[in-house]
Amino acid sequence: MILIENYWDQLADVKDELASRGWFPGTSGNLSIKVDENPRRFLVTASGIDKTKRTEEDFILVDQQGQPVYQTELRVSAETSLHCQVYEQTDAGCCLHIHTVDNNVISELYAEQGYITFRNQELIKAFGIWDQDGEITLPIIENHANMELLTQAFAQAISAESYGVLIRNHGITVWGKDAFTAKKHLEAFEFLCSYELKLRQFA
Ligand SMILES: CSCCC(=O)C(=O)COP(=O)(O)O
Ligand SMILES: [Zn+2]
Repeated sequence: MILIENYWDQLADVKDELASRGWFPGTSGNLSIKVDENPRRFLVTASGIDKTKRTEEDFILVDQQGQPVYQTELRVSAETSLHCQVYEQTDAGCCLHIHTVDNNVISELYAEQGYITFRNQELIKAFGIWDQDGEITLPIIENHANMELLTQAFAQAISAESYGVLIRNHGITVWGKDAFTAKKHLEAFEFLCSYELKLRQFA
C-alpha cells in the first residue's frame, strides 16, 4: 500500500529546509515527489503559493500528464510539465526547482556555451562520481515564456547523468532517486555555482 502522507511529509520537510535558506524568493520554485510508477503519480506544489509556509494545500497529486488526480480549486505549478519530463526520461523519485542569484548569474555567464562543467571539486562526489578527475556538466537552456517551448528545450537537455538543467536567468531544476538525493544534488549544484562565481571575482 502506498502511503501518500509519507511522501507528502518528505516533500514538506525538504520545502521547509530550502525555504529556511531563502531559496524561494517571491513565491518562485516548485517541488515534486513521485508516489507511484504504475500508473505514474506525483505530488507537485500548487502554483503561486508562499513556499515558506507549511499548509495542507501545498501539494497536489497529479498524473503523468501533470493533471490533478482529484478535483481541486488549486492550480498545479506552472512548471509541472518540466517535472513530468524528468519522471518520463529518468528514474528520478523527486525533482526540485529553485531560483537563486548565484544559479541565475552562472546561467547568464555560461549561456552562450550552453553548459558549465564543474571539476576539481570534492563535492562532485555528491553525484556519485568518485574518480580522481571526476567532472559533472550542467546543461543551460534558454528561458521561454511559452511553456511548450520551454518544456521542449528542457526535454532535450535532460540526461540521466547530469541530474539537473539550468534555465537562463530563471533557475535550476534538479532531480534524484529520492527526496534525500535530490536535495543533496541541489545543494551540491548550488555550492558549485557559488564557488565558481567567487573564484571568478578573484581571477
Ligand atoms: C514568481 S516566480 C515565476 C514562476 C516560476 O518560475 C516558478 O518557479 C514558480 O511557479 P509556480 O507556478 O510553481 O509557483
Ligand atoms: Zn521557476
